[in-house]
Amino acid sequence: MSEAALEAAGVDSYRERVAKQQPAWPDPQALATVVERLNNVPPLVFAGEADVLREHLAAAGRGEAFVLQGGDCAEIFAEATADRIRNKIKTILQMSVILTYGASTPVIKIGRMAGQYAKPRSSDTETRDGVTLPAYRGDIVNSSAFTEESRIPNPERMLDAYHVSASTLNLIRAFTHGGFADLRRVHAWNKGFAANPAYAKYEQTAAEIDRAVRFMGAAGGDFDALKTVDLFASHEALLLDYERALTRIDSRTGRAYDCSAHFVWIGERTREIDGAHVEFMSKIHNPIGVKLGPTATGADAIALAHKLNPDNEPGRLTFVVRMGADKVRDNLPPLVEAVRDAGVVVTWLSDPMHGNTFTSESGYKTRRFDTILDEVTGFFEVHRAAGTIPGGLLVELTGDDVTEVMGGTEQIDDEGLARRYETKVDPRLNHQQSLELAFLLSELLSQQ
Ligand SMILES: O=C[C@H](O)[C@H](O)COP(=O)(O)O
Ligand SMILES: C=C(OP(=O)(O)O)C(=O)O
Ligand SMILES: [Mn+2]
Repeated sequence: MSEAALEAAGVDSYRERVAKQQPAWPDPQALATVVERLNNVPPLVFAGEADVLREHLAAAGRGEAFVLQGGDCAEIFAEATADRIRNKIKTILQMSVILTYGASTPVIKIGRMAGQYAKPRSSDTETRDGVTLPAYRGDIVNSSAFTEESRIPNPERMLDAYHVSASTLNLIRAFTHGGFADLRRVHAWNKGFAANPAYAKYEQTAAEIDRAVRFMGAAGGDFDALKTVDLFASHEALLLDYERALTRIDSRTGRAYDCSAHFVWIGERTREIDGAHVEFMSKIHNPIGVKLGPTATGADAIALAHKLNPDNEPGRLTFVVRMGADKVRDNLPPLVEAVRDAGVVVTWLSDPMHGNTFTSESGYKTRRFDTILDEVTGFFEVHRAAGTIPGGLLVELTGDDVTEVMGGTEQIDDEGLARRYETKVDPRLNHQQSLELAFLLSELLSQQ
């Protein structure tokens, strides 16, 4: 019955299109067995929650809310531990309070969490010391260990991804609704951060936030209502075998939703208008994103909007801009203006990470803190000039004290990267760098 309804909803039309960045599964029977199991597992999210997020994203598109989307470039099964998940949630919550103050609007919190397991790669292979193996494509496909065996795509990993996503999401829900996210607690953590003399430059903003919180208390503000928050789950919907298998018909509306996450996005490498990813995403009703890199044109953006959001529904479509700090001020204006002039409704986010990656002299894939800040600043400038709305931010971050991004007050330099470089794909802001970015953006936002 539900398979017939899914077929009627057209969710298999993508199979006729070219799907880039997919693994070559070696054993079709093993794949079919896993897909059959995933077709029958309970959904990870409820379609109604995705609808709530769509409303929030619509508000961000109007400037009535600000989006913070953050988490790992690539989640790792073995790192889905209580400590790491807690640290990541804590970082996102702390940033949110700081940004709420600067934006004077609610902050919509979305984790790159509980499913961010599939990675597009620039190259199909990786060579180390003269040995060439298939590239690591994320824990949902193969293992990052550099052995022939580990790199063979294994569909069983999709079942692991489902189960690890479920347990991560369970902990996210527990933390955000069980008292951990209480505004007064999060505020106390931020006060602790700003009390460190190394971060004295944020003292003024921290003191202003403190005054605002105390004013709320004095004025009889309902802190109990701020004991819980919503933290939505998101990931790149790259691995179509998995995303299709987690797609369900919403019993309320009869519409198809990808129930692997609340929000799913199409990456820069798979956003061809005739490609399988755009086709698949056009058939689901979640709020969705599309990354737009420096080569995207206004016509590309409008064609994507017409295909993915034909009814021009607010909150359905988010464009995530990742141009690079050196290009955003030149390449973004024509896009924003074309979309504005066509009357196309989208929510604009800045991803200041993916256009600013380079390899350091010592060989680490890294980014500079200042360049990241510069791209977001440029993103705000472009929107201000066009009279459009900068709706939020996507960052790659972790709650741990890793050394992957250069700069910040700790002044991580090329030599410092080696100290604790852990990411398997892209470099992440560490806990301190994430809070610093939030303080600096909060100042920028309050000037808007
Ligand atoms: O996260 C984004 C991409 O997967 C990543 O930047 C690609 O990295 P690569 O160039 O190392 O393959
Ligand atoms: C793959 C990613 O980005 P992009 O598609 O923009 O390169 C990502 O967000 O990790
Ligand atoms: Mn990345």
